[in-house]
Amino acid sequence: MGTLDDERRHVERCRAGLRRMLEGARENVIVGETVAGDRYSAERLGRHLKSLAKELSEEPDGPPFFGRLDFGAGEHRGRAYHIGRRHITGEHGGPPVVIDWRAPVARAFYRAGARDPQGVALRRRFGWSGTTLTGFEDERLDRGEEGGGTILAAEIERPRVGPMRDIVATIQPEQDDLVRAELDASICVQGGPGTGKTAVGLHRAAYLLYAHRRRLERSGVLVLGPNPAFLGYISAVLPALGEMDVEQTTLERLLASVPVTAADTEDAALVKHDARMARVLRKALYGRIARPAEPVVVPDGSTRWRVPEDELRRIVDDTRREPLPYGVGRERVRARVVAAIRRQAEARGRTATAAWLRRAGRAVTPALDAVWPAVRPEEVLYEVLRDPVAAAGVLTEAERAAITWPRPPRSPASARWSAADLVLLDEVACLIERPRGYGHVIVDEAQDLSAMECRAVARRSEHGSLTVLGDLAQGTTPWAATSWPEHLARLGKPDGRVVALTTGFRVPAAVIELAGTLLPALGARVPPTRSYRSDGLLRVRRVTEVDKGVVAAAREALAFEGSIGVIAADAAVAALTSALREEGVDVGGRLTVLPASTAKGLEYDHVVVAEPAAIAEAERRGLNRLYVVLTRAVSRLDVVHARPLPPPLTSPPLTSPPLTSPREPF
Ligand SMILES: Nc1ncnc2c1ncn2[C@@H]1O[C@H](COP(=O)(O)OP(=O)(O)OP(=O)(O)O)[C@@H](O)[C@H]1O
Repeated sequence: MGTLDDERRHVERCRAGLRRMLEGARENVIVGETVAGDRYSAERLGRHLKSLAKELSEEPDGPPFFGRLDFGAGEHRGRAYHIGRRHITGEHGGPPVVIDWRAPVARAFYRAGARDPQGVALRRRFGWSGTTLTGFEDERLDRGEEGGGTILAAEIERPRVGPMRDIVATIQPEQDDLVRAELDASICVQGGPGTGKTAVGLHRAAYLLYAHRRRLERSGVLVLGPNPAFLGYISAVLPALGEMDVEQTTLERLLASVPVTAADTEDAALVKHDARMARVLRKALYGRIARPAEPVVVPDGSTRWRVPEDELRRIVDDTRREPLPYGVGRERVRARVVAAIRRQAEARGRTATAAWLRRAGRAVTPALDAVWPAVRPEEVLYEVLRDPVAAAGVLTEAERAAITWPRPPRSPASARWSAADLVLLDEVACLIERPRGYGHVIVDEAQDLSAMECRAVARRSEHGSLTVLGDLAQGTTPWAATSWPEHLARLGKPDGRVVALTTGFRVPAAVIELAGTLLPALGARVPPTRSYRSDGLLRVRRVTEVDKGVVAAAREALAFEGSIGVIAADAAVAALTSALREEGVDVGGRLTVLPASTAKGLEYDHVVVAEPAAIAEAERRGLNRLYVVLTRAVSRLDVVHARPLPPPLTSPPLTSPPLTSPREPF
């Protein structure tokens, strides 16, 4: 089975293996470009080898493995495997010294149990302190032993600092099920705060790239998150798992064809995000196609070729009936007109050379512009927002008024566009030309997407699959989803499987309980979350001046290790930051003051929530926002309020003892 010394010797073998891989990768960087078949492969291979070399050289002493499986039965009987973040080759072509956590054999590490040992006699989890192997814990599954270890609990309960880390060492069975779901399966994960949805999504990306590398390397994997702060928080996870090529962005950035320099009223935004806008825009775009009013005449030396008006009309009508993007339709009309001319020319004994065809194609452009004009998305949306005639019969008078510019800009070029306009511009752009699709798209905080945003995502995953992550209770946009099956249909995957995660790994039980008192008022029916953590501190303090109360709470929080998030209503952030600074509290290091609107998806070891009533009344779904804010804490939550708590948030018996020592358990 191996003693600690044996395992430490194995660590040395792994490090030697990594050094060999690093040398090999460096050499291959040099020869890579000469061995690859084409420029595309050469570039990819070169990039891959360079990033491998960089990664290996950056982390030569990191823990090379976190687990081990000894098989007592089945296909792997008598074998032992160390499991780590990456595969490490053995010496002289011998068996690998570490198996990648995504390999099929590693699955038993996450899935085997005393009731279903899957051939595993022993599962070992290793404890590390920095780069030193400090110990291990065994579960003899063949003897019916399972669980009870402290390494797993310590990992889940460790104080948080800095950006999100991977969870490969401690993925739970129900999470593993989702991580390793088949590529073609679209899945939707409903999970309360801290149930690991984001972690599952990122690990699923890494797994799919491992299991379907060839297919996904060309088609690509896209991760969509709610805001740049969230992206910064998660950005290190996939690179730590050796995956550099996943595009991680927000939907707004993905669709950013023009800068956002305007803001909509809520009424306008509501209409612009409604699915009916798709019909309005389609009508506006295809309304540009005109009924041919004259024949096409193409001069050719002394001859003039003619396509009569009725034939042109037939060509346009036939093409309109085909399910083609607008831009492709235009080119199809051009090609058909040129073909008609060519038939006439050939009937008169002319040979249609390539150059002749090109000239003819250019010559029909004016006629084409008259019946099927080239158009840019901004021109179409400009017309709609200036005077939404295309919305007649689709939107009500009041809705049309809500989206009409009060003072229309002079031209599309001088228009200022809002975030909702970006989505509409994308809708038009994709009607004109199909967008790039991805093999797999992972959408986090998906409950917040509007119908029009769902369409933008659906267009990019039409020929691929989706992982949809979210929590209906955390929906904060006015158009937030209330049913996953409906939302999946909007995302183009009506048959997607909806799965619930119900164990919370972030938020302590007492905090979940407090936040849970809001649930009946949140307009969403979701399965309850059971916290894995019974530790943690919750204090609700009524004070006379919130700023002073927050300063006091922040000072106390700084006595503990870990990150601190002070979360306030957006409008209160600037004043609160000044108040903290004036009192000598160091803002910007370990302690961050953040507006409630950017807290989604983030977590801090200690959270101080300032004046819940102000957060709740700041927006239409303010209670949902408050629910998000209250569930960011990993170890300790302070709620500081001068005004009454917004109902139904009522204090349970919330009189926790005052803090005396930073080390004191709660
Ligand atoms: N199996 C696990 N082992 C260790 N830590 C875990 C595990 N699953 C989740 N976590 C940790 O729990 C925390 C919450 O996870 P994550 O952010 O993925 O949850 P979430 O469901 O996306 O939350 P929210 O809905 O609040 O955004 C993270 O720190 C994550 O690393």
